Amino acid sequence: MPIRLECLSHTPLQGYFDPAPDVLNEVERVQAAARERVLAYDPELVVVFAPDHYNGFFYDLMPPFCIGAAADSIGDYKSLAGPLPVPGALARDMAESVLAADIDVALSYRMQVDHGCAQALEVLTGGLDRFPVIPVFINSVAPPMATLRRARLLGEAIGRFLERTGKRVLVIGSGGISHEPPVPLLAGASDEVAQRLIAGRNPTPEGRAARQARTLAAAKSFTAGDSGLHPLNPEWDLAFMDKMASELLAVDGMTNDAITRDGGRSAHEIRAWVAAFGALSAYGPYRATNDFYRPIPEWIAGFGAMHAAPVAAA
Ligand SMILES: O=C(O)CCc1cccc(O)c1O
Ligand SMILES: [Fe+2]
Repeated sequence: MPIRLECLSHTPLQGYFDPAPDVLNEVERVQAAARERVLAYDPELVVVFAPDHYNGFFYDLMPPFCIGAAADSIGDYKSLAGPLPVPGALARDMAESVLAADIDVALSYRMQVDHGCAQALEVLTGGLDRFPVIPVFINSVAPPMATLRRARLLGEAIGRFLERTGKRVLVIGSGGISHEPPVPLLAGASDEVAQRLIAGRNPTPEGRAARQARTLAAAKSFTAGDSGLHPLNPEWDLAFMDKMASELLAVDGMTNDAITRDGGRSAHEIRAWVAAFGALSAYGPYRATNDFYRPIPEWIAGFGAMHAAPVAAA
């Protein structure tokens, strides 16, 4: 019943607006090393905790958490489109087991995932369909959100289920750390933007291109230092990574308001890491390694990567 963990930031701007070659090369080395670890481990099941950016989940029905029993990647930015090989019966059993542990989770047989999920799978496995995968959506951009503690408890409940499967499992957390790309808020939005956030599924190619162009323009002005976006916060990011390595329960004291204040509105994506570490923690004590951290304004990302395994396996 082995388990391994990989957590990493994502950014759809990789390949559109890259940092200096030495930084890009270092990130690519870190990503390649993570992929080599994963391929050598050869998981029988991947569970990927990931946010969504108003591509698969909207305010017509916004759950705090959702397990995918069948899922497609929509292919925004440069991420791959196509079906994920989801073991549906196992995903359904996972949902049942989580609910039995008093954690309310939604279940979808038609989940759409975006770069938040797809990029992690591509980086860590080389594609969308290399291994059986269960995607777990964690709302990280659409307030109100569940607490960070709840993400940890969701992860723990999933970890207890995974241990009982006896499978060789990889858990992935995709997102964070501090960052605030131009993702709109429903509160105060114009009617047009509000409609997009409530009912914006499957936009026109023009609509999608306009959105991607806005993100790229925002990255350029953020890098030039003349944007109102929340600054990256390396100190907060490194403190968060330390918590993941040695003090997971400390996240229970982090309020949603403090996350927004210190890390920016999309820093809530850290709950994907928290859930992944929660799942790992269900197997007992673990050892985590900080593989990379750097604030990368070109990507609007406090960009981090960690991996971890149970102490007994190390
Ligand atoms: O919603 C969008 O299109 C913006 C996406 C986006 C941009 C920068 C960093 C990220 O982590 C991210 O997800
Ligand atoms: Fe994101």
